[in-house]
Amino acid sequence: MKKAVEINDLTVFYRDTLALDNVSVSINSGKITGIIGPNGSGKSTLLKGILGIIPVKKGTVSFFGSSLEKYRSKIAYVPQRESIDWDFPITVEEVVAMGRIRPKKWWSRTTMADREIVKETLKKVQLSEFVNRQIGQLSGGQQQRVFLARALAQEAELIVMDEPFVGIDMASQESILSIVQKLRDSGKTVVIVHHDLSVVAEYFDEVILLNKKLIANGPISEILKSENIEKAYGMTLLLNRK
Ligand SMILES: Nc1ncnc2c1ncn2[C@@H]1O[C@H](COP(=O)(O)OP(=O)(O)OP(=O)(O)O)[C@@H](O)[C@H]1O
Repeated sequence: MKKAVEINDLTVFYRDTLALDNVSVSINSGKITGIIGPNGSGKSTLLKGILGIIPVKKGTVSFFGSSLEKYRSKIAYVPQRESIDWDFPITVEEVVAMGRIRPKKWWSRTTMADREIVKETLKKVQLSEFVNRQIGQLSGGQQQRVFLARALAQEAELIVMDEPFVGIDMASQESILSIVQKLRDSGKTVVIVHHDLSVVAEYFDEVILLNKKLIANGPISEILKSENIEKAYGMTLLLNRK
């Protein structure tokens, strides 16, 4: 199977804290892959490390056999909602239009075709009526859909989402999951950090189970077994019981 991302020996420290310990794993293309593990197990760090958002101590990452620099324009990253400044004076339409900016053609204006794509994309995520709304004036689910729309407008091949379902309503969760499945069915690769194992089991194809180290990875049916879950979550579950 074609590899979308190949990660070798990735090690990340925050000062003296080891957050990821020699993680080597690959992500298959055309699948929805979940990254799961207990709190503080390095899930967000894995995403930020592979996307060059934080420095890594050691390791290499390639995207469809290319470097991050060469592949960057085909990657869309939807960060955790809490890391976005929702007071920033920018509208829904402007955020989505950012997906049409080509890094090497920053001097060019958006074309009629770009504007049409933005309009179509907003329709797909059911936000057409909010085009001129400042992004802070939306519900959590709508905010998440704005950033998913930006990824769609970008026509990204690899979509990476960090906890997209935190603090959003069920209807938005369903709508995002359905868009994500359509993306997968059209051949795109989707990677999602998520903590609800029942959603992962129902909607995702493959999983990476982390606890600073790689615990297991592969198809959902093989990996979501009690011994793996215990290995990753065991201590946490015991501690939580106290
Ligand atoms: N900016 C930072 N500075 C220092 N330590 C950090 C920083 N970000 C994360 N850490 C630490 O690194 C470890 C991994 O954090 P990370 O956020 O990647 O875990 P996570 O699995 O995404 O957790 P959660 O489910 O709680 O979001 C944790 O011990 C965390 O406290």
